[in-house]
Amino acid sequence: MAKLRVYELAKELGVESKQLLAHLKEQGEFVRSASSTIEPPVVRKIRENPPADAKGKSRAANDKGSAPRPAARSGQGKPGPAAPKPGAAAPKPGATTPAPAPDAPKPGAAAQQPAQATPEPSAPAEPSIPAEPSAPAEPSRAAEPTAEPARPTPGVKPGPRQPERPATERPATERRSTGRQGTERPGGERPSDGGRSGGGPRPGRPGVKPGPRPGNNPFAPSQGMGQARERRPAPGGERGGERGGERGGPPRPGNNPFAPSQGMPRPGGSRGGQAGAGGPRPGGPRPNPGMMPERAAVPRPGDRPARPGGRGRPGGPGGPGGAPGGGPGGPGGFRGGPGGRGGGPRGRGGTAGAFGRGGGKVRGRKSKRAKRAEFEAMQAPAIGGVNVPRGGGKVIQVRRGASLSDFADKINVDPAALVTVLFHLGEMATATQSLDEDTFAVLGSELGYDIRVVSPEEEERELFTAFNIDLEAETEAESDEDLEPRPPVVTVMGHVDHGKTRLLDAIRESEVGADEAGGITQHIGAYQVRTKHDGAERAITFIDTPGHEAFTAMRARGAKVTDIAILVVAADDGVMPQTIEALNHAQAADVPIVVAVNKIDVEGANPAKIRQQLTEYNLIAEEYGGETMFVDVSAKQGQNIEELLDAVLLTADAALDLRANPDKDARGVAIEANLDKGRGAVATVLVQQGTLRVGDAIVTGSSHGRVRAMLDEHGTNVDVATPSRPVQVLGLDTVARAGDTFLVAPDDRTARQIAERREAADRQAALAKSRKRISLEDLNQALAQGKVETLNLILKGDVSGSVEALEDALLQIDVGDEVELRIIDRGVGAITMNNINLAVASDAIILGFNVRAEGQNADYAEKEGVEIRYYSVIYQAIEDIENALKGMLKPEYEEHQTGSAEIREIFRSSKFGNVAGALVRSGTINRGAKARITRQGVVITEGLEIAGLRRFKDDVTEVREGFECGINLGSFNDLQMDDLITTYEMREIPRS
Ligand SMILES: Nc1nc2c(ncn2[C@@H]2O[C@H](COP(=O)(O)OP(=O)(O)OP(=O)(O)O)[C@@H](O)[C@H]2O)c(=O)[nH]1
Repeated sequence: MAKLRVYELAKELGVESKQLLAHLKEQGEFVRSASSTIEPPVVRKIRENPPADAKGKSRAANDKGSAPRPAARSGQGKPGPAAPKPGAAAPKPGATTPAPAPDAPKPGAAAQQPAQATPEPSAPAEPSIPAEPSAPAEPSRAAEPTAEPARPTPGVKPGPRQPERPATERPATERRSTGRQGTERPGGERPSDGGRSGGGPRPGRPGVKPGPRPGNNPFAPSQGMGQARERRPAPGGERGGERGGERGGPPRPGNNPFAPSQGMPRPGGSRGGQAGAGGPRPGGPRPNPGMMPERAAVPRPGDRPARPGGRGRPGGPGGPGGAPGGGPGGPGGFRGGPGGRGGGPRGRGGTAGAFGRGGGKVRGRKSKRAKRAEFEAMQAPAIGGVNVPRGGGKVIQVRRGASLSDFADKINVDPAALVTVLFHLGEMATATQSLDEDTFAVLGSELGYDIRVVSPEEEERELFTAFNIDLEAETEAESDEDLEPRPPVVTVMGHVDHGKTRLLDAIRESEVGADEAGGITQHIGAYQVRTKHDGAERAITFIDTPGHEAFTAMRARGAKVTDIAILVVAADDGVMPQTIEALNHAQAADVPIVVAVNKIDVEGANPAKIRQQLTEYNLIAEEYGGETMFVDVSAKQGQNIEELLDAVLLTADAALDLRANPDKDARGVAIEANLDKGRGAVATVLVQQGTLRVGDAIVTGSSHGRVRAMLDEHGTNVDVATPSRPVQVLGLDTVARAGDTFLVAPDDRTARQIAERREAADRQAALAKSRKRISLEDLNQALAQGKVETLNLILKGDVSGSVEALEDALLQIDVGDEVELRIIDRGVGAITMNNINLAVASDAIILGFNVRAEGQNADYAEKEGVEIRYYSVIYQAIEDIENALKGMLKPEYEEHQTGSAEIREIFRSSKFGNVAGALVRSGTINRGAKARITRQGVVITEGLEIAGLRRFKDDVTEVREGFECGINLGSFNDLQMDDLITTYEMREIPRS
């Protein structure tokens, strides 16, 4: 049985995942996160002894009998505070059904579940009613529901088997209840996504309580009742019956137990099969767990023939009605027994007890579980004509964005075979196409593998573990005595020309004894200064690349370098757009800010105004009762630099615990790297922990080497670098990338191997399709799975008024307790690389209001998997966010850009008005295409049409990239040089 995940059990118990996590901890069960799986015995234990909170709730639920549990927001899995919200999804049936209640659904209760799970008691009778375990011998075809056309299987284009599949339709109530999943679209919607995340009940999923026992059916995909099953809407009974018919005989073509639909829920699991096999067995012994009836009955290639009188089970439950071929033991019957009547007597000849326990069990024999695993692995019949070994629950880890090929490598099979298997599961993918977590889950449960998609961080951890490096354990093992204070690392940010560079220079020059230090400081990417603070000499490290761009780009790559940000604001200019952007970036990274009010020497400078302006952004000066230190400086005159450094140290001491263990191998981040003609690859690294020494074997990103020499910012050779010390390192084999983490490996070989593994992984990742970050589409699911708790948004608009209005409106959305809506940045103008980087670093969605990301920015966003949603009407944005939070996004159309052309010249024509002489920059421009005009990233107008298109004197229908053309936009005449004409078409986005 597929293991339950924490959030699923939490939902079932009506508690929050974190409560359940805490409860599990109390019970001595170690579970890492809400999406971790829980072993069945533990599930049982917890069901018997639920968290205190759940007891009340489940009692309340029991009081109401099987009444629907209200208020659970679709997919949230957390108890809603009040009555059901419109559109709230019904609680997930099955796994989420509360622990046994007197009126818990019986095997055939599939049909009741929709009614039970939705607030509408009048839910229509479910087509899966025939799935009752007591269904007659041939329920499958005869009883096949025909009410509605078959719905395509999750996700993708209908596979060839689909027509064969039982046409099942979820009841309308359910469709409604699953929120966005409820939005029906012909062809291609995954019907069960929402269900998986806590959506409505699934018909034919009776296996919930009395469902198939894991292991009852070796051919059942994965034994798992996992997601594969959940994804596929099949009437449970059909397969059960079919299987029954199949029992005892060799697998019939088209009756392939591995075919997708075999993964469907069967009512009562084995019982469904038995019914199919021959109806009630007069006098036949009741099946019991030891008998494993179904498996035994299906001969497989390579099965050993039944030994008469051997270990056959007495009176196999196959019953007299065993299908043809089930005769006395069935020629290929695995264990002989259950193949009809003959099984009984033969069984007696053996030593097996009534429950299949070998009376004369030989010591050292394999356990039943081991045998089963072996059996599953070896005897698996072909799926779609290919043989793929079963995993027997083996855990396989794949990196995010991995493809079938990657998985195939790990389990040592031909990727093409996996393509076929997936195809038979109703999903189509090429061998190299990257798959999402859900698809892997389906495939895994079908093949009996527990496929875990690991994040880059986890992967990194694992990579290190493979080399016996455990950074977490290392840090945990450190006691307070091991830690020593380290200097803060500071980044200077602010608006253009407010004096960042000048300030960094002034600070550098202010260094105590700078003169003795050896002259001119070189730019190596970072430098350290010492200053007198409270009578002691203290060091501060400055990142020498000012601006939040570098800061966020590093953060986007997972490197946390900066402890404190100095926000430079020119007193003669005031708070400007990039000042706000910078402070947003710092705040999003939870980095404390010290404000340097610069250029106080300039006449008319007004430092008080800066303080006042910044209060709007939650930076309230200490003198006004806030917590932010403001220091008035003049970078030009070197005025108050000492005070600024003091403020940095005071803020660091007050807000941060800056300590590190210097007595271990060094770990840190590469800040800058370049290829030097004479010295080869040079990288400036910032040591964050431990001590870096000349001669250490070092690996940073995918470059490695032995530290040949280290230089500080004065060009002086140093032998050791302690925490927070930036040094230039010579000796790496290739140029590292800024933001790559580095570490000292035990030896050269390890360093090289880590680098090689990373390089291979990078290559793979580059091949993989864009990383999917958070999107409104899957937000609800991500929330339910505990993957996100905050919806981070970045707002960009054409004018500040609309951005403010949008922000206000968004903040008024009632998002409930489960999720926090944070607007981490807002601004006016086109969507920039910085915005995208911030979205990458903070898993944010960007909303563009009358502005767009263009050219390489759009490409970058796509590559990084950042969702940008464009709006021109505020309420649409609000509605989308609201609906996304409720998991009810409507089907939508996505704009697909077909071409863009830059206006190079404007011709005035008495006949056509203004005609644009344009150069096609990308794609093709087609006559009749929809078009918009943007001027420096800001949308001037939309909904135009390419009314006329000419190449020289000829009217043409399309002009390709690189060619010049004349474009007539109908009555629209407000054209300017350098305007961008973008053509697009609207395509429906397939819901994932
Ligand atoms: N009067 C005066 N001028 C200053 C001061 N600080 C910087 N400037 C001048 O302001 C201009 C911009 O300074 P930079 O340090 O280049 O500014 P920046 O923020 O690094 O600019 P970008 O690198 O373009 O983002 C230069 O001409 C500086 O000389 C100051 O304290 N007083």
